[in-house]
Amino acid sequence: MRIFLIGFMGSGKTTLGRRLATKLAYPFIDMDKEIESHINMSIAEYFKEYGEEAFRKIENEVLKTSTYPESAIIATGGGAPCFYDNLDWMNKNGLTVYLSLSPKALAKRLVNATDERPVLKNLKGDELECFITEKLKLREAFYTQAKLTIKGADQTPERFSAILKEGNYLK
Ligand SMILES: Nc1ncnc2c1ncn2[C@@H]1O[C@H](COP(=O)(O)OP(=O)(O)O)[C@@H](O)[C@H]1O
Ligand SMILES: O=C(O)C1=C[C@@H](OP(=O)(O)O)[C@@H](O)[C@H](O)C1
Ligand SMILES: [Mg+2]
Repeated sequence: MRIFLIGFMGSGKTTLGRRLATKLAYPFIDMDKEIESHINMSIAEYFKEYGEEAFRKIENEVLKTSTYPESAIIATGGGAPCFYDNLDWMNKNGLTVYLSLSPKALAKRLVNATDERPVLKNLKGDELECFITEKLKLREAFYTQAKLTIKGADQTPERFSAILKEGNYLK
């Protein structure tokens, strides 16, 4: 099964996803890394140079044209399911899992990780949490269309893999 992890920035798609893949002995693919090797620069640099609209086009293209092993954990970027038909495409081509966390928990994780995330550029303190609250409200309309939602706070690869096994998702 191809498992697409979706959710807000900081929800753990990359870190928890990588650990889950190790636990399951599945290959791990991070879409942001795929995009960066495609554009040959960092996402932050790309945003600065060409803007968000151009990034979303590349993101859509790379998502759909990448080759995925039969079984894999795929961490997507936080905005990926919210643009074009990316979410429908992921739902047709694998199992989507939403890693869900509160705005407060996300803000705590992201406070020192805004530099590499152009969407959060220059946001600090209360401003960061307010922004996350508003953005998450908009994005949850997409995230909640995932086949499976699991809590991102205190999540472990062990518990995550047990949920997947119990649900018979690891075919
Ligand atoms: N389970 C967790 N518990 C605590 N902090 C975490 C956890 N997972 C991720 N983090 C921290 O949150 C930040 C963002 O995680 P990351 O995996 O990059 O999220 P995403 O790929 O969803 O944006 C990192 O600093 C990471 O160390
Ligand atoms: O939420 C977003 O719009 C984005 C999230 C990032 O990925 P992470 O969710 O892994 O931080 C990355 O794709 C880009 O900076 C845009
Ligand atoms: Mg990530």
